[in-house]
Amino acid sequence: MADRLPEALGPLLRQAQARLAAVDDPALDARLIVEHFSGTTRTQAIADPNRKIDGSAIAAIADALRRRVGGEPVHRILGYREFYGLRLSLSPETLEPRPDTETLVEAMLPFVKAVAERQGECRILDLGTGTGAIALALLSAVPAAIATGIDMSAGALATATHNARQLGLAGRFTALQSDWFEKVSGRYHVIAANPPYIPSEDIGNLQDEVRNFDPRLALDGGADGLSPYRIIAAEAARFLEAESRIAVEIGHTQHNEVLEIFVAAGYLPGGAFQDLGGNDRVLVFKRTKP
Ligand SMILES: C[S@@+](CC[C@H](N)C(=O)[O-])C[C@H]1O[C@@H](n2cnc3c(N)ncnc32)[C@H](O)[C@@H]1O
Repeated sequence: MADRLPEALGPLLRQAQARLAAVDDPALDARLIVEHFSGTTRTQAIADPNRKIDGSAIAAIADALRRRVGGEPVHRILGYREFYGLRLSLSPETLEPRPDTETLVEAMLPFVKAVAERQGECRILDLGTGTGAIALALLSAVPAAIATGIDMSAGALATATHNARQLGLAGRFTALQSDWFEKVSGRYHVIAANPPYIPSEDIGNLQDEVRNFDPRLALDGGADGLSPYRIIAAEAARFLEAESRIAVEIGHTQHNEVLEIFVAAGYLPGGAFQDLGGNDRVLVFKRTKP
């Protein structure tokens, strides 16, 4: 490896940033890596730049920088990502939750709160839960909500369960291994899904950081990217309460197709939401009759 990293926090941060010159945001990634592996904070870096970092932390930082330069996403290296203010552990079987998906949480929150207030509880089904991101964000915001997170991947469900425990939400979160609705029972006020929605043949064109590190099961939405929406639209009705909503994240070009799929299956449009980048990101649907 190149030169040794400095022991003092200020110079260490600068050197880490220099090593990451070729990545998208060297300053941010260097800070995340140094803080995580040295157990220091941003305030300490400013107030005490001469603070000495021990050798084992320096070695871990050097290794993390090598991985980052090699193309591994920074949150995969750290092993967690913040989502809706929650720290969620990642594993090779989970998608890294994205800020765009917070749009779905924001979109459903008023409905979840209203149902919880009126009925004393709100039951949520999170289809393809991954890290548990959507379900756990809604549970953390609404104490009277309970959620079932389903996924095909046992590894993803183990991570979601771990996250629920870490966040003190395990008592209200159930993980269920199921191929979409196959093993699901009961009725829900909210069915939420961020399903895989990339057309199979486009997966090869995704950024390396996505293609090489997010699991294919979390990305591949079939030939046209819409297969999971067809399944959800066809099967959701018998799992919905009379007063209920379905909320799905969509790819930014899929608004019309997904709308058509749900309307053809008998749902009414209940709202369309854009992400912070102004892209179509979430569609909400209502049942036509109880
Ligand atoms: C795009 S990821 C979303 C993960 C998480 N909900 C989020 O928003 O970060 C899609 C998830 O659906 C799961 N999945 C894919 N096919 C499935 C199927 N047939 N049945 C259940 N889950 C499936 C994947 O394992 C993955 O966790």
